[in-house]
Amino acid sequence: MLLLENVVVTQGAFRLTADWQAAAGARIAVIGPSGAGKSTLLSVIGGFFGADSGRVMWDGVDLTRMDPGARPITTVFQDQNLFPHLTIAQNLGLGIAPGLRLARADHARVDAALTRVGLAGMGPRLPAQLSGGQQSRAALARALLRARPLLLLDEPFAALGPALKADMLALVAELAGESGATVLMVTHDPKDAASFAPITCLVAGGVAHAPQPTAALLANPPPELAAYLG
Ligand SMILES: Nc1ncnc2c1ncn2[C@@H]1O[C@H](COP(=O)(O)OP(=O)(O)OP(=O)(O)O)[C@@H](O)[C@H]1O
Repeated sequence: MLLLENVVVTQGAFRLTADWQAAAGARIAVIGPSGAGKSTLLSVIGGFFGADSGRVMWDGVDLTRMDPGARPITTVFQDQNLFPHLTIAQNLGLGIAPGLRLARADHARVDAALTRVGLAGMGPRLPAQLSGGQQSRAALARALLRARPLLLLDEPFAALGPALKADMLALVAELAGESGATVLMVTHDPKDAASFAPITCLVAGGVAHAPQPTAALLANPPPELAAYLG
């Protein structure tokens, strides 16, 4: 279970609070106006940004003071975080061993992950030799290899066209279903929230609200969300 207990985070004049919990295995969309604090919320959970007060807990363990790498969390950002000078296989290998000392079995896991996301045989290529959609798949495969129970997606597929994005969301849902991972995904597109996430966290007015059923939220949005959705 993910628990955000009286979390307060500030950046200059900006202040965001969060006080809710979500069950393990939940798929949660994070939606709200530009600048409302969606990325800030993910950063606090992932440990890239410190909370002023409150606690971030996972399964009863207090993560609040832990380094990002020590948390049971993988974050995938929009830029995909692939190192341009490393091959796709090496980039994936970093998901297993940061020093890239891989055993034979690890190489087999990398190959299996590539196959799982539809990139069989592309391990020797550099990221620049893949399309945007393929790079997204590679980033997802690396997240898969890290096998952490909490996956944070900060608009990782925003640069993809609608069909590719739908494919990627379906793939994430499938992979998360297999591993039981809990997923929080920032999106600007209510259609993505509706297709991917049964529940949605609305970030607006300085509050990351407790996740609520996505369909009901989108059918009857509060004013700040209605204004944003247009
Ligand atoms: N380094 C900083 N110093 C001061 N304020 C900041 C800093 N970084 C971000 N902010 C402010 O924090 C607020 C939240 O930013 P954040 O990126 O979390 O919003 P967001 O909802 O993810 O926005 P978007 O949808 O545009 O990506 C914004 O109002 C922004 O201006």
